Amino acid sequence: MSTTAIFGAGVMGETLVSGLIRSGREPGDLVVTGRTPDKVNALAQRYGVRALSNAEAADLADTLVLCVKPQDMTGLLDELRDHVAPGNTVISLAAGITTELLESRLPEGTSVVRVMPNTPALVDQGMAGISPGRHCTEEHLAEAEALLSSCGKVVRLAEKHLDAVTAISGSGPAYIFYVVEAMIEAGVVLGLPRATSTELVVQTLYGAATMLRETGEHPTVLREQVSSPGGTTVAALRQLDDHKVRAAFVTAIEAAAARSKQLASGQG
Ligand SMILES: NC(=O)C1=CN([C@@H]2O[C@H](COP(=O)(O)OP(=O)(O)OC[C@H]3O[C@@H](n4cnc5c(N)ncnc54)[C@H](O)[C@@H]3O)[C@@H](O)[C@H]2O)C=CC1
Ligand SMILES: O=C(O)[C@@H]1CCC=N1
Repeated sequence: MSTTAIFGAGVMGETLVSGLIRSGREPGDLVVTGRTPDKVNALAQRYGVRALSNAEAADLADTLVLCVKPQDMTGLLDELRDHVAPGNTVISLAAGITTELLESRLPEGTSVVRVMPNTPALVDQGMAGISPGRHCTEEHLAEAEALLSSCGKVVRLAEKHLDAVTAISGSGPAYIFYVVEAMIEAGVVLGLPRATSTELVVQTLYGAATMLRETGEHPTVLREQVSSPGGTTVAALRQLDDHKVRAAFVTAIEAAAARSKQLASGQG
């Protein structure tokens, strides 16, 4: 079996390690690296994987998964450059970092795949977009697809769409959690115990998401089913429209995509 190295044992690094293990990958085939020894050793112990230095991990691995912040990427690539062998696949999860930048800092001909995952991968409900680099064959892309499929859905797209994917599904869980926080707070304002308000909101979100997925109906149809003429829902939706919440979402998501583009140009 081939060895996969996860560089950067943070939120996404751990998410990926845990997903791979849940999907049946042997812990012995996985290695992790990090900048903080205590943190990386704790993670290695938790999952029964090995903690190595970046150079050791790169020498051993067939597949290198780069899970550091965009601002740390060039430093990591410089460390890895002399340890990447022909035939290795390099998969980057970093927002904004283009395959062109990755290829320019790795040996000529290296197969690179750019991926934008999200944190629900931690509960096997991830959504990832993947794009091939210049030297990436169908085999390399399928390998990245299999890796991400271990903890959710995967779509293949042209790289020009990855900033939009980052803004929608990469950052998306945070927007949803923000809405959830606001709804829980509203329940408390109305006098509900916080725990009850939380239970009501979380189950409502889960139910609505399940309806969207299982019925395949357009969200407008589902929203109209809830909205009785002259009723409570239209009273609330009118307030959301008056406060330009829909427009705010579009503007916010445009800002996330613009930031993703900026990260590519090294504007930390
Ligand atoms: N957190 C999220 O929701 C998502 C994050 N991403 C991307 O994943 C990447 C990682 O993000 P997080 O896991 O949230 O960050 P994080 O800060 O939790 O983890 C990054 C880890 O990399 C380590 N690190 C930094 N330089 C290193 C080096 N040279 N060698 C080894 N380790 C090094 C840091 O010590 C840290 O533990 C980012 O590029 C981000 O854009 C992508 C999709 C979603
Ligand atoms: O906020 C960020 O930059 C990363 C990328 C997508 C989600 N988190």
